[in-house]
Amino acid sequence: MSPTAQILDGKKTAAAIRSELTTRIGALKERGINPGLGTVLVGDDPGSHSYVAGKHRDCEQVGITSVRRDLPADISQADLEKVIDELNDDDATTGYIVQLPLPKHLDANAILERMAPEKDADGLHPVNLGKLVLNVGAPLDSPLPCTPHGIVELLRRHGITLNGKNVLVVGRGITVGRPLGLLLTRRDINATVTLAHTGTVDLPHLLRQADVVIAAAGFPGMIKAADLKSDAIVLDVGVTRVEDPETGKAKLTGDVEPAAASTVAWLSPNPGGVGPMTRAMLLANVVEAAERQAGIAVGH
Ligand SMILES: Nc1nc(=O)c2c([nH]1)NC[C@@H]1CN(c3ccc(C(=O)N[C@@H](CCC(=O)O)C(=O)O)cc3)C=[N+]21
Repeated sequence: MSPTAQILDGKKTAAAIRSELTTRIGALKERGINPGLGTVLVGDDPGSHSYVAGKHRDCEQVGITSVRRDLPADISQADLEKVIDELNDDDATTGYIVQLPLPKHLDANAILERMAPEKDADGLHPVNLGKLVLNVGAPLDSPLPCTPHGIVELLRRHGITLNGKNVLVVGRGITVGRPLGLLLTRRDINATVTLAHTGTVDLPHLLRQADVVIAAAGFPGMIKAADLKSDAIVLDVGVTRVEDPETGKAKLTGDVEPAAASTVAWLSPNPGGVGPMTRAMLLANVVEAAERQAGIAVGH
C-alpha cells in the first residue's frame, strides 16, 4: 500500500523554529547577552554520543555557544556533583543538560535535583516538573520538558487541536510519557488522556478508541497498524537502535509498525518527526532561560 497518512514533518517544523530562535538570539546578543548551552555526558554509549553531538551542531547553527563536559563512565557521584556545581556557577552557561540515562551506579535524581532550576534546559528538575504539576509558569517562568513541548508544538503548527480528543500516551517515562500527560490535560490544550504502560492489560482495546496515539514506549513495532483508527493522529516517539541486517549498521526504529503510514490520517515519521522537535525545544529553553536571566519578556 502507498503512504496515505499526512506527515507531521518534524524536520521542517524544527527548522522553522530554529530560524525564529535565531532572531531572538540576535536580539539577546545586541544587549550583550550570549546564550550558552552546557552538556554533561557520562560514559561512551554511542546513542547518547550521537544525540549530544546533534545538540552541539544545532547550537552552532543558531548562534548559541555550547560547551561539552564529557566524563568517564566510572566517575563517582561526588565528582559528578562537582561538575554540576561548576556549571551552576558558570556565567557563560545560561542553561545545561545532563544526558540521560546515567550509568547505574549514579543517582540520577540526586543529580537533577542539584542543578540550578533556572539553568535546567531539559525541564526535568523537580522544581520545574513541580510547576508543570501545579500548572503555573511554563513557558513564561519555567522550562517545559523538551519532548512533550515539541509534540505540542508539532501538532499546533500542523493545525491540529486536541480539545475533546481521546489521547492515548503509551509509556510513563520521566522524559516523555509522564510529563506529557500533565501538559495535554491543561485547560488550554484540554485533551482527555489515557496513560498506558507495561502493566496495561489490553492495549489494542485502548488503541481502537484513540483519536491520537503518542507512542513513547521504546519497543519497536509494538503499535500495530491494524489496531489504529483510520482517522487516527499518530506520533511515534520511541527510539530503539537496531542493527540493519543488510548493512550491519545501527539504525533507529520507532514503536509504530511502518504499515501505519498507509492506514492512519496523520503520522509523525521516525526519524524526522519528534526527534528534531525535541532538539528545537531544547534550543528554545536555552534562549528562554537567557531571556529570563536578562529580565526580557520571554518570546520577545
Ligand atoms: N537529558 C536528556 N535529555 C534528552 O532530551 C534526552 C536524553 N537525556 N536522553 C535520550 C533522549 C533521546 N533524545 C533524542 C533527541 C533527538 C533525537 C533526534 O533528533 N533524532 C533524529 C535522528 C537522529 C539520528 O539519526 O541520530 C530524528 O528523529 O530524526 C532523538 C532522540 C533526547 N533524549
